[in-house]
Amino acid sequence: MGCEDQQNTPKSSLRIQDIAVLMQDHCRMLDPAKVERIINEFVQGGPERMQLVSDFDYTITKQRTEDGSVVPSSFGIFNACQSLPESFKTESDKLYHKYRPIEIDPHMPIPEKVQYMVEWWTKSGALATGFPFDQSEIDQIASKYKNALRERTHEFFADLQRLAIPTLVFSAGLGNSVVSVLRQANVMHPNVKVVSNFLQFRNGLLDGFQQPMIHTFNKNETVLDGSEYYNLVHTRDHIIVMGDSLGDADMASGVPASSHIIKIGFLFDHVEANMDKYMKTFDIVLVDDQTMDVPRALLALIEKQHQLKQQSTAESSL
Ligand SMILES: C[n+]1cn([C@@H]2O[C@H](COP(=O)(O)OP(=O)(O)O)[C@@H](O)[C@H]2O)c2nc(N)[nH]c(=O)c21
Ligand SMILES: [Mg+2]
Repeated sequence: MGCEDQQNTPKSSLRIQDIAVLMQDHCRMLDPAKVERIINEFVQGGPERMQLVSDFDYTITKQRTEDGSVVPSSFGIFNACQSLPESFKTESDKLYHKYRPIEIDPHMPIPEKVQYMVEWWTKSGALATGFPFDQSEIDQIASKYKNALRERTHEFFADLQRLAIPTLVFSAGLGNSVVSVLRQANVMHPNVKVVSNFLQFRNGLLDGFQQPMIHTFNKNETVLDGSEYYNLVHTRDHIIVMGDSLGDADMASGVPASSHIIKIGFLFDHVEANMDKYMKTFDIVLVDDQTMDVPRALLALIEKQHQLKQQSTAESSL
């Protein structure tokens, strides 16, 4: 950067090259100047204007564990429950093999995919109907994965709670598993809301999923319209979005266009083949980063400025 740029940058603002965590080799940005500008907006706006929206599977959970063990998805935790009828597992596998290729088909237009996804989630709910089931089964399996969360997830959620930042965990998977993992990891603080598909019971038997259905292509803030959570966050126009799938980048669509959003994408699978799309979709792409260090660093900058402001207000009122 030349001295001309330095002159154009107000003295008080942060420069991206001074934010060490963003200068790591595995942290990629297509437009660092944009990231720098938004970080400065975040820091000036303070925690009161912030909200966080995060995907769950492989965003809060790790994409790669130290011992190489596989972390199941939220549906995977449910499917591992012993009391599910054998027919549930075979039928659910059949659905997966039919619909998953459609979900990720690069050629089919989204509106066409939506019909298939509604079909998939509906059929899946119908399969999870008519037999007894106890939440404790999910809790038992989830307890094995409470340590499969990204490094420093506990600290990250503590930061969010301390700063009173509303935190939305958005999952098109199974909410019962998501909440169970988060609760057992002791991060389900009052500022955390999980929007997902939750099991429904009738007369003591499982009865599919509760409404509204959250599928891959409506997993964004438009499904929150008019809800209590929407009322809580709709004035918070500084947003951090985190996800591991390209579709996760749209989770904040539905918020006012004037909002400032930083999208963080965790990339692990087929890094070379995916890099281009991830760079175009997310503002910050983290390659095989199994930590919460980058989002934590953003919060730390916001908190530091907030504390300085509070100090100077306190001093001026003396
Ligand atoms: C209805 N249904 C959807 N899925 C998958 O669950 C995913 C949940 O979507 P997501 O919440 O975006 O989580 P992600 O982090 O795993 O991307 C979808 O992308 C589907 O591929 C499903 N997976 C399984 N195993 N069983 C199901 O019934 C089922
Ligand atoms: Mg995910």
